[in-house]
Amino acid sequence: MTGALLPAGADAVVPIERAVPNLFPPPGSDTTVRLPETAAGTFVRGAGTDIASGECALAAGTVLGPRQLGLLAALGVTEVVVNQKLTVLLATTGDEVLEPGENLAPGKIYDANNTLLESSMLQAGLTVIRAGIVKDEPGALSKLLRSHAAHVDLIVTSGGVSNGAYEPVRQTMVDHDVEFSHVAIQPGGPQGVGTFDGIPILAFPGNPVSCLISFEMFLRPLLSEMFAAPTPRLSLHAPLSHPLTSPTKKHQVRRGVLLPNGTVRLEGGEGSHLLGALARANVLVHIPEGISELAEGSKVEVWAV
Ligand SMILES: Nc1nc2c(c(=O)[nH]1)N[C@H]1C(S)=C(S)[C@@H](COP(=O)(O)OP(=O)(O)OC[C@H]3O[C@@H](n4cnc5c(N)ncnc54)[C@H](O)[C@@H]3O)O[C@H]1N2
Ligand code: MOO
Repeated sequence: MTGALLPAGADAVVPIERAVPNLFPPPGSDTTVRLPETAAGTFVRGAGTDIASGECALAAGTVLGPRQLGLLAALGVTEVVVNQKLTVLLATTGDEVLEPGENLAPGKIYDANNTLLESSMLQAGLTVIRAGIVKDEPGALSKLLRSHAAHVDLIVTSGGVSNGAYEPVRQTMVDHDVEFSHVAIQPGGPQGVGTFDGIPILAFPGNPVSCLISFEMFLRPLLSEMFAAPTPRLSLHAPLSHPLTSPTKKHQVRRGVLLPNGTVRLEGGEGSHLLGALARANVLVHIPEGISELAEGSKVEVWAV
């Protein structure tokens, strides 16, 4: 019986298949059973061979995924102290942006950003308040943010941060301590960071791939660093399956597919609207600033996504 205690006097287990005869005799029958030579300890699982008494089972700061929760259950632990989830308020801007499912008219586009960011944030262990789409009207963004402000730890917006005549996020933040600048990264260059009524705010660019890369490059690593969750992306170095060029003065984060032969192939072009290629990718590919071209076979850093 797998899992039973060893009877007193026994120090090993022999599977029935190796006994002669190799079937259990009927209970109460008088049968001689011959067993092969068996080393002490064979098929015996000693108490403490996985985790010894007094050993640390899970270090503080460990993300509790299925494997860690399974261990806690196996140890009979039903309660542990955890960090409280941060609550993020998510909003996107633009008169042209519609909720998916609405009737699409010429010049309109469905909101991909709130879904990209909300699902990324949920995966990263955050609580998300999805405030929706803010129209390009003066005061609309402030009103929406203030209506939720009491319940949030962080605000993340997308769109409305570049250099157009009317950029609602940038203009709303004029009266707040928010700095807008252009980071040497593509996509994800235009960025805003600061506080709105004292609440930390990150203002990501509107192009969908840019806003996801902004989350991956700026917010996700910060959460890992500050709260140990989510776990950092697994970083590998893989040879390119083809040559590439890259803007020398910027970090490039391209989308790629890590192939079964261990090489990485870029998926789609540089454009920050290419959501089909993003959906097909299984890695982000980092081409650092200062590099303008790479030959086939050059090793690049990739992050599994
Ligand atoms: N004169 C300049 N124009 C632009 C610059 C620049 O430096 N100077 N930078 C470009 C880059 S790079 C980016 S990225 C964008 C970022 O600007 P915004 O944050 O103001 O983005 P928007 O104009 O609001 O939107 C850009 C693009 O993305 C579409 N969009 C916006 N929100 C959503 C959404 N929720 N779901 C799907 N698509 C969305 C929007 O319709 C635009 O097509 O600025 C460039 N221009
Ligand atoms: O930097 Mo924008 O974020 O490329 O598309």
